[in-house]
Amino acid sequence: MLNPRLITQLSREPLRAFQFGRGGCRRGLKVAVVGAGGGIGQPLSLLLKQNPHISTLSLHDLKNTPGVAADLSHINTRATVCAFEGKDGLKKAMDKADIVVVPAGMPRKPGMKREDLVGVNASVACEVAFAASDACPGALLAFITNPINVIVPIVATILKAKGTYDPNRLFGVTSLDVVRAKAFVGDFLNVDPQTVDVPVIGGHTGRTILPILSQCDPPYKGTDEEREALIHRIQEAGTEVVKAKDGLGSATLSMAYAASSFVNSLIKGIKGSDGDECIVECAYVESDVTEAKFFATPLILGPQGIKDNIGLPELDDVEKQALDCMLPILKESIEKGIKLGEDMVDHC
Ligand SMILES: NC(=O)C1=CN([C@@H]2O[C@H](COP(=O)(O)OP(=O)(O)OC[C@H]3O[C@@H](n4cnc5c(N)ncnc54)[C@H](O)[C@@H]3O)[C@@H](O)[C@H]2O)C=CC1
Ligand SMILES: O=C([O-])CC(=O)C(=O)O
Repeated sequence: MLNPRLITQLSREPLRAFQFGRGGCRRGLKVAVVGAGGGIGQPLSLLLKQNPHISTLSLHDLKNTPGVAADLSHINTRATVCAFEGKDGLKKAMDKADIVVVPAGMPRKPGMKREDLVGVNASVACEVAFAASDACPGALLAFITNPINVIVPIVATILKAKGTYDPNRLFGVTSLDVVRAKAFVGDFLNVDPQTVDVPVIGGHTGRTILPILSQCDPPYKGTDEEREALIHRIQEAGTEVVKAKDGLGSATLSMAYAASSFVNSLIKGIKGSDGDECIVECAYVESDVTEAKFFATPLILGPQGIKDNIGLPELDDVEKQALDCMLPILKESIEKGIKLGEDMVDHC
C-alpha cells in the first residue's frame, strides 16, 4: 500500500503518473476515464472497477486522481488502477486505451441551459479529441460532457481533420435518458423498472430527448395528459436534479450508473456476445436515419463499436410530430458543433 505522504510527494513530480495494484498496469482491456476526479467520474470509476473484463482502469483529471486511484486500488477486483494528472498526463492516461469515457467538464447551475456550457466544455472535448488521435486512434470514445448535441459534432470534426475519425467508434452518452424513462415508466405502471424497455431517440436537451412510449414494453397505458406529463418529466429530468441540488451541480450518481451500464455494453460488444444475445444501446452518433447528421437511435454493438444502427422505432402520430419539431433544434446544434470544431482544429 502506498502511504498518503508518498502520494503527496509523488504528485509534485512532473510526470504525474501513478500506478496502484500488483506490479503496475497489466495487459488486457484498458478503460480510461477522463474527468475521473469529478462528481460523475468518481462513482463511474468505482462501478467500472467492478467489471472483471477491465484489466487497466486509467484515471485522468486536472488534479486529485492519485487519491481516487489509491482508494479504488484497495478494492479486491481485477483492474489495476493508474492515475494521471494535468495536460501532460492526458495522452499517457489514454495510451492504447480500448475505451475512453469522458465525464470531464463543467456541470450546469440552476438557471443555466446545457447549451450555456459550450464555451467552457468545447475546449475540454477538443483536448481529448487531439489526445485520442495520438494516443489511442482505434479506441471507442464515449462523451458524457454537455452539451452532448454540440460536443459530439465538435469531436467528430476534429478527429476527421486528424484523419482518425471512425463514426462507429464515437458516442454521445444518452443512456441516462433511457435509465430515467425506464424508472419513471416502471413507477407509473407499478412494475419493476428493470423489466421495462423503452427507446429514447434524438439528442440530449429538452425537446430533442424523445422517449418512444408507443414502443414501450410492457405497453404504456395512460391518458394523453398523463403521457404528455411523463414525456415532459423525462425531457426535464436533468433540470429537476439541477434544481434539487441547488447550485451543487447536476446528476452524478444516476449518470455514473447509466454510463457504467453503457461502457459495460461496449465491453460486451468488444468481447463478442454469448450465442444469440444482441447488445443494444441508444446513443447519439453520426447518423443518416433523419436529416440530422447526428442522432440517437438504438444501436447494435460489436467488436468495432457500432455493428448496426437499428434506426427509428415505429412512431405514432404524436411522436412523428415531436420528431419534426426537434429536428430543426438538433440540426442547429450540429451545425454549431461542426463550425466550432473547424475553428478549433488549428487552435486547440
Ligand atoms: N450526458 C449526460 O447525460 C450528462 C452529462 N453531464 C455532464 O457531465 C459533465 C461532468 O459533470 P460532473 O461530473 O457533475 O462535473 P464535476 O465538475 O463534478 O466534474 C468534472 C471534472 O472534470 C474535470 N475536468 C475539467 N476540465 C478537464 C480537462 N481539460 N481534462 C480533464 N479533466 C477535466 C474537473 O477537474 C472535474 O473533476 C458536465 O459537463 C455535465 O453537464 C452530467 C449529467 C448527465
Ligand atoms: O441536466 C444537466 O445539466 C445534466 C444532464 O445532462 C442530465 O442530468 O441529463
